[in-house]
Amino acid sequence: MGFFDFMTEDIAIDLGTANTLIIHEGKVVIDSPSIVARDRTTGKIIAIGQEANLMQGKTHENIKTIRPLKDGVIADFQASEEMIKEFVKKIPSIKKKLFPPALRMVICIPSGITEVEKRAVRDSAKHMNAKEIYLIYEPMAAAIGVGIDIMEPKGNMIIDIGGGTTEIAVIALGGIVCDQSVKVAGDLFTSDIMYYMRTQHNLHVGETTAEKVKIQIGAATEDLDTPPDEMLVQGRDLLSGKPKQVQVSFREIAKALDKSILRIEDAVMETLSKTPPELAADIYNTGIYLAGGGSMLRGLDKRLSRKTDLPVYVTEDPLRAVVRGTGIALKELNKYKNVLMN
Ligand SMILES: Nc1ncnc2c1ncn2[C@@H]1O[C@H](COP(=O)(O)OP(=O)(O)OP(=O)(O)O)[C@@H](O)[C@H]1O
Repeated sequence: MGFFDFMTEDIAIDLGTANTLIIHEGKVVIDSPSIVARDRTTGKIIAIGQEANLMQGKTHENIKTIRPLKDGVIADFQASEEMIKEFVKKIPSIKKKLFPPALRMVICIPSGITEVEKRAVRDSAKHMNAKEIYLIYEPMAAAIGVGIDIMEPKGNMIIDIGGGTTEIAVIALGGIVCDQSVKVAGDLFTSDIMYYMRTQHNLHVGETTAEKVKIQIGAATEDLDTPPDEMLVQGRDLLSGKPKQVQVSFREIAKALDKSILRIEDAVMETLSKTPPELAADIYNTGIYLAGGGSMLRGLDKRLSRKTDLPVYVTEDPLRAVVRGTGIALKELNKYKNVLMN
C-alpha cells in the first residue's frame, strides 16, 4: 500500500435511472432516488435524492426537478455530476474530511452503452476527483451480487429490470456470452399506468401516484396466488377538471402493463435462442435469476417462468443486487480485473 492510498477513498456506485446507490467501506451509505431540484433563477441545486423526489410534480415555476439519467445513461451531465458530488459529500466518513479525498471508483454501466456514453461516465468521475476508475457492466455486477460464481465454466442467465432498462445476459467464464438491453422497465410500467388511467378512467394522475399504484397493486398477470385488494386512486378528472377518486383493481393494472411485459418476454426468448447449446443446458438446470426493482412486480417471475418453461428466481433484496456486486468487485479488484474496464 502506497502513502497516497491513505488519502484515497474507495467507492462503488450503481448510478441508476431511478436510484443511485453507493457502497463505501463495505456498507451501503447512499440509497436515494436519482433526482435533483434546481432553482431556475440562480441555477443552484436546492435539493437532491429523497428531498427532491418529494418535490416532484409539486413544483412552481422557479423550481425544476430533473432526473439526470434516462434509459440507464447520463442525459444531463451537469446535473448528474452535481448529484453524485453531493451524494459523495454525504458519506459520513468523507463528510468529516477537511479536503475532498481522491477516489477509487467502480461504476456500473448498462451493457448496451456506447463508447461515447462510456467516456461521459469516465469524464464525470474524473471531475469528481476520481484517480482510478473502473467500469463494470450491470448484468455482470448483478450476477456477482446475486452470488453467482461468474468465473465458472457454466452458463447463468440474469435479468436486471431497473427503472430505464431491462438487461438480459448469459454469463459464463467471467464474460457476457450473449445479451440484450431493452428500454422497457419500471419507468415505462409507470407511464403505462398513467396512460391507462387517462384513457380508461378519464383521470389524470402524476408519476408519483402512478408509481404508488404500481407498487401497491401492480401485477404482470391476472393469475396471482395472493392478489392485492383494490386501491383508491386520486387525480384530476380530465372532463370536469375537478379532483376525483376512482377504485382500481390489480387486474386492470395487469392489462395496462401487458404490452410492456410482452416486450420483455420477447427479449428473453430472443436471448435464449442465441444462447450456445451447452450453456442452454446449464440454464435449464439452474434457471433464471431476476434482479432490479422492476423484478418485484407481482407475478412477473411466474409469467416469465411460464413463458420460458424454466424456474425463475427473484433474488434477495433485488434493488441492491447490482450495487452489492459492484461493491464486491471493488473489494476484490484483482479477482475481477477481467470483468472491469479501465
Ligand atoms: N415493489 C415494486 N414493484 C414494482 N416495481 C418496483 C417496486 N419497487 C421498486 N420498483 C421499481 O423499480 C424501479 C427502480 O429499480 P432500480 O433501482 O433497480 O433501477 P435503476 O438501477 O435505478 O435503473 P436502471 O438500471 O434502468 O438505470 C423503479 O421503476 C421502481 O418504480
